[in-house]
Amino acid sequence: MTETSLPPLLLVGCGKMGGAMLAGWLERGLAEAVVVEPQPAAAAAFAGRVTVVPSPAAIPAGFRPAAVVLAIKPQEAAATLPAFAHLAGPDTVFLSIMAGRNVAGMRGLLGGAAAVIRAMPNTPAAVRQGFTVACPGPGVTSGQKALADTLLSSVGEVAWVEDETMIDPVTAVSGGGPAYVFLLAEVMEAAAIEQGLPPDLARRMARATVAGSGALLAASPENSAQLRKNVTSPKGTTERALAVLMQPEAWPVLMSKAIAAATDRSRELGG
Ligand SMILES: NC(=O)C1=CN([C@@H]2O[C@H](COP(=O)(O)OP(=O)(O)OC[C@H]3O[C@@H](n4cnc5c(N)ncnc54)[C@H](OP(=O)(O)O)[C@@H]3O)[C@@H](O)[C@H]2O)C=CC1
Ligand SMILES: O=C(O)[C@@H]1CCC=N1
Repeated sequence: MTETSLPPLLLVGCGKMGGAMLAGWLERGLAEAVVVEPQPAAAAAFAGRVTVVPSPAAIPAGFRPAAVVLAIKPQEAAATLPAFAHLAGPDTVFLSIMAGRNVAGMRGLLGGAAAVIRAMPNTPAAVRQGFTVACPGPGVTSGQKALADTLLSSVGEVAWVEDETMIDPVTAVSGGGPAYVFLLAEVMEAAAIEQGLPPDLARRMARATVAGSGALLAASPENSAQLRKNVTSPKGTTERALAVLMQPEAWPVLMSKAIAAATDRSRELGG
């Protein structure tokens, strides 16, 4: 597919993640999309570029999406999905990004035979630097998988897995991961202020340091541990900081506990 040939899409839920992906798709050249979103403010940024309707009943007659992207909260799936069951068929794939909701449960709500792909993206999709892991459900054709791959890869990297249970830890690591990185920027900024730096400078430094380090990580052939070592001069300042961050019960253990907690929550949201 060329840079301008994304097929017609129906996006259900245009909140933070659905909106981030839509921004990426529009930047990529999405020509036709209908967005079902009951909150006018949520989709306001896309006015004039997509058709926004408040409910499935208002979808323009004759609109035939090649993909229906389910970007509502997991808790809303049971009440929402049955209204889209009539769209199931060989020419339409359902692409869910809902945390926890599994393929079997979604197919049940969509009439039993729908082609459903469960995917877990992340918000850097808005700048086409997302990372998505996706798993095809039963009956998904190679053409439907290729379409989902085109959509997802147009907003970042994509990895496919066959074992759906992997999506729960994926949700914890890459789905929620941007939040952990943004928290890092927040706490670095606060610590800089504590050390007497002006708030404006503290904010700029924290943002630029996190963003620049991410860019270096993306561009460098070295692994993250080596990039860390490259900053850590023997007997220098960073060594002192890392001795605090890497002590028992600090970052490595805390991250492990955090990822386990999020993975458990994804499993709880299942069904
Ligand atoms: N945020 C993230 O980084 C990521 C989120 N996800 C998944 O994406 C999904 C959406 O999350 P997020 O964008 O954060 O949540 P949001 O609450 O920001 O977005 C969901 C949107 O859907 C709207 N909505 C509610 N009911 C319906 C309906 N029946 N039809 C259409 N739209 C409806 C909501 O309106 P209202 O506010 O009125 O309920 C809201 O605007 C979740 O399932 C989440 O697990 C996946 C990966 C990352
Ligand atoms: O917090 C959540 O449940 C969603 C899934 C991953 C990121 N946000």
